[in-house]
Amino acid sequence: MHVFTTAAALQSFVEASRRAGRRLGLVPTMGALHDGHLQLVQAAAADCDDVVASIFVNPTQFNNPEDLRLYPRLPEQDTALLAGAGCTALFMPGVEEMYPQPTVLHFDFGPLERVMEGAHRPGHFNGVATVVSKLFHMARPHRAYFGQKDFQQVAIVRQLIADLSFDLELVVAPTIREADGLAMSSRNRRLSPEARAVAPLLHQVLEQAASQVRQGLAPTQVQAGALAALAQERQFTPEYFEVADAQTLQPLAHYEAGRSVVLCVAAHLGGVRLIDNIVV
Ligand SMILES: Nc1ncnc2c1ncn2[C@@H]1O[C@H](COP(=O)(O)OP(=O)(O)OP(=O)(O)O)[C@@H](O)[C@H]1O
Ligand SMILES: CC(C)(CO)[C@@H](O)C(=O)[O-]
Ligand code: BAL
Repeated sequence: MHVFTTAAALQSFVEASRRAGRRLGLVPTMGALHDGHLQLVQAAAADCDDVVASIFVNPTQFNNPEDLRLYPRLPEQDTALLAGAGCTALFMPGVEEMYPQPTVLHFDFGPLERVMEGAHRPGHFNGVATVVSKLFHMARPHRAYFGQKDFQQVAIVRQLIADLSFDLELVVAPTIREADGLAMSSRNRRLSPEARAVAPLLHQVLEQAASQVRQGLAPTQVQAGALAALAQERQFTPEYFEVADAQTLQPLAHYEAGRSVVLCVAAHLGGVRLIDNIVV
């Protein structure tokens, strides 16, 4: 596996790969890898001739400086995991390389970003769209792999690809969970044993709410029930629980036949902010 720290080195690898007629997959990450990331790499390796994974803790998408400071960083361990999962090139740039000058780009995704993560993390999707656009330009993938765990991010990236005519296919992989249902996340490493013990409640509440949606319980009642269930565990501070249209991500007042519903949750647990979702 090649390891590149500069865009120029990555680009010459990518150009050689393309000239040889090889298909290239890109897996963008922020590192501290787990099985959720590795399934993306494995899926890319199954579909593509070359797999570029990126590890970059992107400062422009963090609205909370403490979250950025404490974000887990495990470059040696990550490098070994990627090599074992079929990655052919790892791009691990520093902040200077990705942002040689302060970025002034401004994206507006309209209603898609005015809800949930976009509403609660000001500037977050601007930073995501900026770095993802740069990675797409640098790696020029035929396919890019993202996880459903970040449901709204997938919707934003889909819109970005369409609006900027990126010539690539978006591949979305399902959320990989721990045995007790907790969605794998790099931030789980920061949970204390006490917090980790109650963390699966997030997924349990989603499952319970999903069954209420299937039974036709009104969205506002599903939302209120889920928030109350989370608040019962004193270690949890719920931030939002939304019953939304899975395409537009707008909160639903009532269900419409033939349209999927997504339930999305964000909650703080012992100083760590967790998100999860389920499509009904
Ligand atoms: N449990 C998971 N299952 C499937 N895909 C995942 C999972 N966790 C992360 N991903 C995907 O991996 C890619 C990189 O995500 P990222 O590096 O932010 O990891 P993360 O575990 O989501 O970290 P955190 O949520 O703590 O920032 C994203 O496309 C994300 O959706
Ligand atoms: C897509 C991404 C790597 C951009 O920094 C990040 O938002 C993530 O890890 O999901
Ligand atoms: N996994 C999404 C990246 C973030 O939380 O900033």
